[in-house]
Amino acid sequence: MSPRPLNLIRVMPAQEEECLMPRIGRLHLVTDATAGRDVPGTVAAALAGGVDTVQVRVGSAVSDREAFELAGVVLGLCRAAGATCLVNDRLHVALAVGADGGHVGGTDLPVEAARRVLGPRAVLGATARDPDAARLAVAAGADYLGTGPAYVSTTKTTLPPPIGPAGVAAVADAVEVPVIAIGGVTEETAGALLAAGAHGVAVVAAICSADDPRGAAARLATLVAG
Ligand SMILES: Cc1ncc(COP(=O)(O)OP(=O)(O)O)c(N)n1
Ligand SMILES: Cc1nc(C(=O)O)sc1CCOP(=O)(O)O
Ligand SMILES: [Mg+2]
Repeated sequence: MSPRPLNLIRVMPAQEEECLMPRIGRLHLVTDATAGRDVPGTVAAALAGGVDTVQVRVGSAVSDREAFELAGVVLGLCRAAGATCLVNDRLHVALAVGADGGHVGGTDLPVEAARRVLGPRAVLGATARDPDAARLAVAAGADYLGTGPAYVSTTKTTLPPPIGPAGVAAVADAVEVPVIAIGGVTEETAGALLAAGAHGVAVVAAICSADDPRGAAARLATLVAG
């Protein structure tokens, strides 16, 4: 067999390779089945409105099988829209469906272990509520940080006190990776968080509980686009 001609082997420049990596978007929808709407329908509306990242988050009572099936549907919607699809907590589900990555917090796998599970190319997000935690999470392999609660959240009520724009600024100033503000983010509050240095925002209620999820997503997308 003749050797493969050298001109068929193309070394991909780092810049080009970077373009192929999933984006860490600026408007993240975190899914929520408790808002009384079907999750795929809400995700489809949110993507049509301009959400660029969807994080599949299910409650602890949801089985892995159900989470897997939901994540597969959401991934299909994200692929069609060119959006990034992440899975919260359940990294085996992220891997099994072929999602772009996952998000872990303080009661999940440590960031370093999560990185080993997901591999070097996946998007890995980590929750960090202060600058020290932020630096540690980035050193351990996080690609982006979720920080908050920015404001009081009606979705997750077991959180520490809100850190506000100043707390978000402290985290954003401490690291080079994108920081996503979460917790009580609305059309009224998003601007202050972006002005504080957040790369983007993550929302549940502002889209999932809106009368018009697509319209709410579109207004938030306009805000994050600056
Ligand atoms: C973008 C983003 N930021 C923070 C979180 C919270 O993650 P965690 O602390 O692990 O809490 P749960 O979401 O698992 O209840 C997040 N999911 N996304
Ligand atoms: C899942 C989650 N984590 C948070 C944190 O601060 O770590 S706040 C939150 C829920 C965000 O929902 P809403 O946009 O409705 O407040
Ligand atoms: Mg978690």
